[in-house]
Amino acid sequence: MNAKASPKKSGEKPVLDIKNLTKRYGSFTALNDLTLSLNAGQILGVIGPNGAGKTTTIKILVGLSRPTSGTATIDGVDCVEDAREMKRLVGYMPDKFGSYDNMRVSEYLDFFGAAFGMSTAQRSSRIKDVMQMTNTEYMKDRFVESLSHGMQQRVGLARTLLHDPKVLILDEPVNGLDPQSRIEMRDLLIELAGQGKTLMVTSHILPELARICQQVAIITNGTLRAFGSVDDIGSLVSQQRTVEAHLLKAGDVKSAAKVIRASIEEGAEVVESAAESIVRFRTAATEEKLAKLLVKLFKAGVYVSQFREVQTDLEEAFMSFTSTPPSSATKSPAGVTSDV
Ligand SMILES: Nc1ncnc2c1ncn2[C@@H]1O[C@H](COP(=O)(O)OP(=O)(O)OP(=O)(O)O)[C@@H](O)[C@H]1O
Repeated sequence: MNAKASPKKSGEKPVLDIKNLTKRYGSFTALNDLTLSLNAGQILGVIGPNGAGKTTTIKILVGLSRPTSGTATIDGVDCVEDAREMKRLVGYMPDKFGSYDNMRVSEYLDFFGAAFGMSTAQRSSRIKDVMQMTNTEYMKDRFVESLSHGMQQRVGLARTLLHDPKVLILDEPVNGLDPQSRIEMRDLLIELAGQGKTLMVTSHILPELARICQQVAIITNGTLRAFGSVDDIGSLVSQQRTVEAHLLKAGDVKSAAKVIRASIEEGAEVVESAAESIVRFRTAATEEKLAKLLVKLFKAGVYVSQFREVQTDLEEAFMSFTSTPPSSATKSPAGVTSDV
C-alpha cells in the first residue's frame, strides 16, 4: 500500500518541532544538534542503525531524559519545561513491551486507563474503542504474557491510544513482527494518521517504513544525515553508486584501496576483498572522475581487469548510506537536508 498523506501546507505550524537538540553522556555525544519538524497528520520515519540516537531523541520528547541543549515542543508545549502537559498530548510506545504477569489484556488496559485518571465509565467505553481500532477485542480475556509478540505490539498500541493523544511516538513498532503482522501494523498506523494523528516511528531500516511515511529522517552516530520526503531521500541515495574494481593481482588490493580512498569522498565506504581481488566502493563521482581514478590506479602500478558499476536495490543503498560516517556537505536534491 502506498499512502502518502497531504503535502505540507505552507505556513502551517508544526506539531513536532525539534531545534538544535543535543544530548551528551559525559564526553560522549549521543545526539548532536538535531533539528526537524513535522506537521499534523503526517508520519515521520526516523531511521538509523543501532546506537544512532533514535531512542535518545524519543526519551527527550516524552520527558524521560533532559537534553544537554536545544528545545523540543509538541503542539507548542515544551517537552522539558512542561512535561506534564506534554504527556497528555503524546502516546509513547517503547520498543519493549515490559513484563506484566497474571494480567488479562482487559485488566492491563484498565490499569493504564486508571493511571491516566479516567473514570470507570470512561475506561470501559474507551477500552472498547481502542480494542476495536487495534483489532484486539478477541484477546481481552487472555493473559498478556501468553500473547505473541505481534499481539503484544497491538495491545501496546491500544494502550498508547487510551488517552486519545494527538501525537504518537512509536519505538520500533514493526521490529520482530512477521510479514503479515508488519503489513497490519503499517495499515493501522496509516489509519491513525488518516484520523489526524501525527506519528513519529523509528526503525533500523527504511524499506519497512518507506511506504507509510511522508517524511524520513536518517540518523547515524547522533547526527541527522538526511531529512526530507521518501522520494527526495531516494534521489539523494541514488546519486551514489557502487563501483567494483577487479584487480589482476589480489596482492594489489591494499594499494588500490589507498588510491581509491584518496580520490573519492572522504569517509566513503571502501571495502577491500583480497579473496575476490576486488575493491568495492560507493561514490557520487562523475564518469570523468571515475575515468581519472582508473588512470591513477594504472599509474600506481595496479592492473584493473574490470571497472564497473554494480546494481544495488534501494534497500542496499540505504543500508550503505547509513553505514558511512558523516562527512562534508554535498549537493542534495531540493527539500532534502543532508551532510552526506
Ligand atoms: N544512559 C546512557 N549513558 C551513556 N550512553 C548512553 C546512555 N543511553 C544511551 N547511550 C548511548 O547513546 C547512543 C545512542 O543510543 P540510542 O539508544 O539512542 O540508540 P538507538 O538509535 O535507539 O539504537 P537502537 O536501534 O539500538 O535502539 C548509544 O551509543 C548508546 O550507547
